Amino acid sequence: MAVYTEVSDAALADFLSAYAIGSLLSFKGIAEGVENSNFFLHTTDGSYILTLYEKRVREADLPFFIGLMEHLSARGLACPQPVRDRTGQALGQLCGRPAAIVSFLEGVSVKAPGVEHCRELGRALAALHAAGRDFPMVRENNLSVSSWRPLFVQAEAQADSVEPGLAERTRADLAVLEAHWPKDLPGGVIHADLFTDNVFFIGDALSGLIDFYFACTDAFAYDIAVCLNAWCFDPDGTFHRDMATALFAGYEAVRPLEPTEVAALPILCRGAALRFMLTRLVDWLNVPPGALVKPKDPREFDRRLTFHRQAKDVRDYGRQG
Ligand SMILES: Nc1ncnc2c1ncn2[C@@H]1O[C@H](COP(=O)(O)OP(=O)(O)OP(=O)(O)O)[C@@H](O)[C@H]1O
Ligand SMILES: N[C@@H](CCO)C(=O)O
Repeated sequence: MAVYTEVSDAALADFLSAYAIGSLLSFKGIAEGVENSNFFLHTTDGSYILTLYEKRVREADLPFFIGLMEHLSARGLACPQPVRDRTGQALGQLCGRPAAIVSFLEGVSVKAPGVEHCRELGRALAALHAAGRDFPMVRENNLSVSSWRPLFVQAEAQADSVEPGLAERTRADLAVLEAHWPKDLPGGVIHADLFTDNVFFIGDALSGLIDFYFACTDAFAYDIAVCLNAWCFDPDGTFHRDMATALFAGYEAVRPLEPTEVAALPILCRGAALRFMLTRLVDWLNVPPGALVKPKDPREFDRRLTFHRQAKDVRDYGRQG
């Protein structure tokens, strides 16, 4: 369970007294996630999520995340809506951490997505990119190519204890990616972490997107690369071409890709896989003592990298060239 910070009843009551969201009925830590501390909050007014921001989230970036969720909600995208307190503030402090309350979204994430889930995901991703176009704030992607070597340095000495040969493979990937990372692709607001646990469905219909705490300003095609990695591979590294084809079809029904994006996709996919391998590796080797969290397995992305290294062009990813 990702609860890094325990919240006492007294601290919670004091925090909630600033909000006009009714009286507290129940409060419970959430058993998913690895980044922040999340709690279900039921009040006489409805259901909410309380998040205490931990680890990788920089306090200075919180106005971007809060502003973005408000912007996207206002444009009809189904995503959490920040709740403002009686003085108009969406961000507060609880137990020494920055904290916010957002609306609760109905729906469940799918553990084993199929072709139609991927088509819906593609459509929703393109809708997110469109809805973010006039968002005025900018946040650099601080988990893009220039951050990967510093992450690797933290884990290099122990990498082979996680998987034999991992250090050498990562050195080679880093050299290729740093030399060839694409610049000047069409871009804007991207989610940057749209894994299956961050997408809700009701029946077969996509009902909402959550967890905007890696959102940033970067290439739209990088977001597609993250989704291909997250949705179209099994943990053993098997690629599902039909799911990727559906993801592209859903996306391009809303926003067709430009030739520069199509050409860049293989290297973007390789970079996205390395980014998640590295953050998982660092977390795997550094579980905070006492934290209720199950770290995610970096080897799943080492296996995807085997696929990406041999991919020649976008046809290998299920899109016609
Ligand atoms: N607005 C919301 N509505 C409903 N459930 C939510 C909402 N926000 C979070 N949750 C629940 O809390 C869980 C953890 O949230 P979230 O994914 O934001 O955490 P995280 O620690 O940032 O996770 P991750 O490891 O994906 O980065 C989700 O899987 C979901 O079950
Ligand atoms: N979605 C990420 C965790 C949050 O960065 C992963 O699966 O590694």
